[in-house]
Amino acid sequence: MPSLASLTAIIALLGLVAASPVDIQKRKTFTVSQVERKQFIKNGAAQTAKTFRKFGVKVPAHILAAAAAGPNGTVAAVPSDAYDSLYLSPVDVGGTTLHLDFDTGSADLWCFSSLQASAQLTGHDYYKADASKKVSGASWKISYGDGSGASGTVYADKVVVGGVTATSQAVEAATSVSTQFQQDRDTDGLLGLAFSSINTVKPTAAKTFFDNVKANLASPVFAVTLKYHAAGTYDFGFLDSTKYTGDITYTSVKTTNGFWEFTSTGYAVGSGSTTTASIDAIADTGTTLLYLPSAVVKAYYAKVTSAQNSNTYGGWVFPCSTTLPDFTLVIGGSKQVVPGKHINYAPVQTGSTTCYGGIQDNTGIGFSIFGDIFLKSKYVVHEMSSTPRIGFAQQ
Ligand SMILES: O=C(c1ccc(-c2ccco2)nc1O)N(Cc1ccccn1)C1CC1
Repeated sequence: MPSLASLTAIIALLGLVAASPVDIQKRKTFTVSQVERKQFIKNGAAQTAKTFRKFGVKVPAHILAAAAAGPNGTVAAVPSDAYDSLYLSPVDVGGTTLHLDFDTGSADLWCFSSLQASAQLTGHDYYKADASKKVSGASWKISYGDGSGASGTVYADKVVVGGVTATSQAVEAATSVSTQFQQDRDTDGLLGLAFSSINTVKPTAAKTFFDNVKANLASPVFAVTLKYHAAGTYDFGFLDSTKYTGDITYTSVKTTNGFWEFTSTGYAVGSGSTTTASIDAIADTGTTLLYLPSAVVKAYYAKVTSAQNSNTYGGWVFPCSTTLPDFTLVIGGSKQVVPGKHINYAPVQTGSTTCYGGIQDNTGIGFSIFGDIFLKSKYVVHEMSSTPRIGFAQQ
């Protein structure tokens, strides 16, 4: 059976033959433009199921489930500056590509929008709020631990991350953002990946992007691979064994506060022995540093020459030339090592030879936060199954 393309060509040729001789004289040459076939992501499981069926073999349930799933997806996570202060990922929000900070410590997808004063939009890509998509009576307001925040109204629009589509995602369009966000011209908003229970939309909480798409994925998981001074990835729906070494160690997650919250059972400094402790912590891609109990932090910097807890600089600092010891945290019985090199965050001011530590006190926060300083040497699996769990492996 000739393909549509060849039929089209034949009809075109017949059309030429039917033309008057003069036309043919005028049309010495013609071009049949090929249209590239729209690329589509092959679903390997679907191919496998097809092969099983072709040879009359019963398709195993797990292959059927994966075959039924839509495409999984991967998106880049690119450091915003030389110190990995935050990581940005391209997201299609209602037809505009925005660069969002994926944040496992919050549950709102909000972005700079056409509703803001134009002065606030300088240097930003922003969501073009479409009145026909406005969610009547809905608003949002979020405050972050560093004192930053934003607020606005809500739209239901299409959001695409790495080929994974949420057809009617609550897009929280900002009408106002705090100074910190106005000054950061790289970040066009946040995409929350914590639990929807802490979403701030009122009167009815909205679902996160992941909550909206997880049923369509091969598996209700996303995996985070942030890197030291390099681009990493967020994978949705699958695990990628090329991105880690050794085993993934899982531990249970407490969801009552809406975070990916777990307990670390001990720590070690450099090659020292492990101290048993019970450290209540959350995994949080949206927090730059690693915040731990003061006793643990003190034990670490006791092994750093000339380290001091500076009032001037608001935390632990040391000479930038220092060779820092590694730091180990025990999770699920496995030792997760943070390379010493990752614990030098940045000079306290441009050009200074005093550097700010990547490990700081969690005093006043109420729990520990395993932010990017910890995460950027790990492959972290977030499994939102009936009993959510989190898994860690070494990159
Ligand atoms: O920035 C936040 C943060 C994230 C989400 C929310 C929130 C309020 C309402 C819904 O979500 N509130 C936060 O504060 N950190 C990190 C943090 C906290 C305190 C000090 C420094 N860093 C949350 C994840 C722990």
